[in-house]
Amino acid sequence: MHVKKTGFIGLGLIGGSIAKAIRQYHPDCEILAFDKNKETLALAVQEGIIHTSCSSIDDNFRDCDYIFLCAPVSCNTAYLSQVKNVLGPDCILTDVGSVKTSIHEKAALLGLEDHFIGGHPMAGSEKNGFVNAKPHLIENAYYILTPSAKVSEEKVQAYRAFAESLKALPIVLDYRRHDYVTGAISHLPHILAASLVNFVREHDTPEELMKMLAAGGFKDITRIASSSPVMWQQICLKNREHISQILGEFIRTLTEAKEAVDQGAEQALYSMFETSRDYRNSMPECSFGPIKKQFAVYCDIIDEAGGIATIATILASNMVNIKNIGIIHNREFEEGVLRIEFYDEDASAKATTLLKKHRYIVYEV
Ligand SMILES: NC(=O)c1ccc[n+]([C@@H]2O[C@H](COP(=O)([O-])OP(=O)(O)OC[C@H]3O[C@@H](n4cnc5c(N)ncnc54)[C@H](O)[C@@H]3O)[C@@H](O)[C@H]2O)c1
Ligand SMILES: O=C(O)C(=O)CC1(C(=O)O)C=CC(O)C=C1
Repeated sequence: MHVKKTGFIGLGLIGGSIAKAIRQYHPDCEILAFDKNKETLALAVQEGIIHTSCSSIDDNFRDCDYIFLCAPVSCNTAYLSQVKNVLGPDCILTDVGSVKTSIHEKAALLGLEDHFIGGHPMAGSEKNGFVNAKPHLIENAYYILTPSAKVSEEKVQAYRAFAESLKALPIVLDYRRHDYVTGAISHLPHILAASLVNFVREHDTPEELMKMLAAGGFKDITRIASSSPVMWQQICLKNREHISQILGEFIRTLTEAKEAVDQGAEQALYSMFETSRDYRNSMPECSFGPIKKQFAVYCDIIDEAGGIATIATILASNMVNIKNIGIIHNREFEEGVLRIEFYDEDASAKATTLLKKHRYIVYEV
């Protein structure tokens, strides 16, 4: 596979990350981009990520092997008619938007189905913009492809191979199915996070005790409430039907939880947390997306001089290399424990066995 030229429309977090990955894995590939933000384009040229900065969707795009639409979802759809004017005969036209039905419908309306394959890397961040883009953002992340009805199998295979060459994990889905599934696992969580943060803002005490005391649980579940309002406004507007159906079902689930609390239903409350724990723990824990799996063990340590040195010596004398070591204090380990991080799973397992043998209390998290 030799990709000679790629064009980007929108070069923010996702467009920028894909462009940076292309620069890394296909150093000979020519990259050009149009973005409404001129500073973004200037920075991308300065960093050597793109060769050409375009002031519109112009003739430069004509001989691209791939054109990536990477602006917010409504903008991507709106740009299709302009892209049609510069589309070469063999070009694969794709987007990275979080909603697929609307752009597929517009592509069909404009007769672009021979070219259009929807794309959606299942990786991202609450941060936006080219400055936060990273070549490894899509590494080991599922990259959903939603081919149009009329696009050739050859193009789908080529795109699969291209996504793999950027270290992503391509998977083909029907675009309507995509919108239902992402409605539940991505769009609903963003609405919940935003609603929860707004709920606390509106119900806080006059001296803002909730804001001050909010700890790990609240922060874990609301990180994504800091995401781009424009992006999420557009996603909610474009996936209305699915999100409305999913929210309706979710509200019923919340009503059941309230009933269990109101009635003091011990068994129902226990089952709710037991079922969620088991299902959450069954989810794959490998290195998907930007958050890499860490190999760490936690162990109680007597608070005396030389405590850390003793552990480091036990591990070093058994050829176990430590990546990082330090005492942590958080609500899970109120007294403070030693956190020891390793380079791989084998080292972590060997350390656990050794420390237990030396009668340390080890927590495997
Ligand atoms: N952020 C995520 O976690 C994530 C993950 C997967 C997919 N997506 C999808 O990727 C797309 C881009 O999101 P992002 O996170 O990279 O956002 P971003 O804000 O980082 O980047 C968007 C870029 O598009 C440019 N832009 C905006 N409107 C434009 C217009 N009318 N014309 C030209 N350029 C325009 C902006 O200047 C910016 O550089 C969205 O469609 C989103 O649904 C986002
Ligand atoms: O990690 C995050 O911050 C994200 O929100 C990434 C995330 C998600 O998981 O919902 C956001 C939007 C997408 O389209 C795909 C991925």
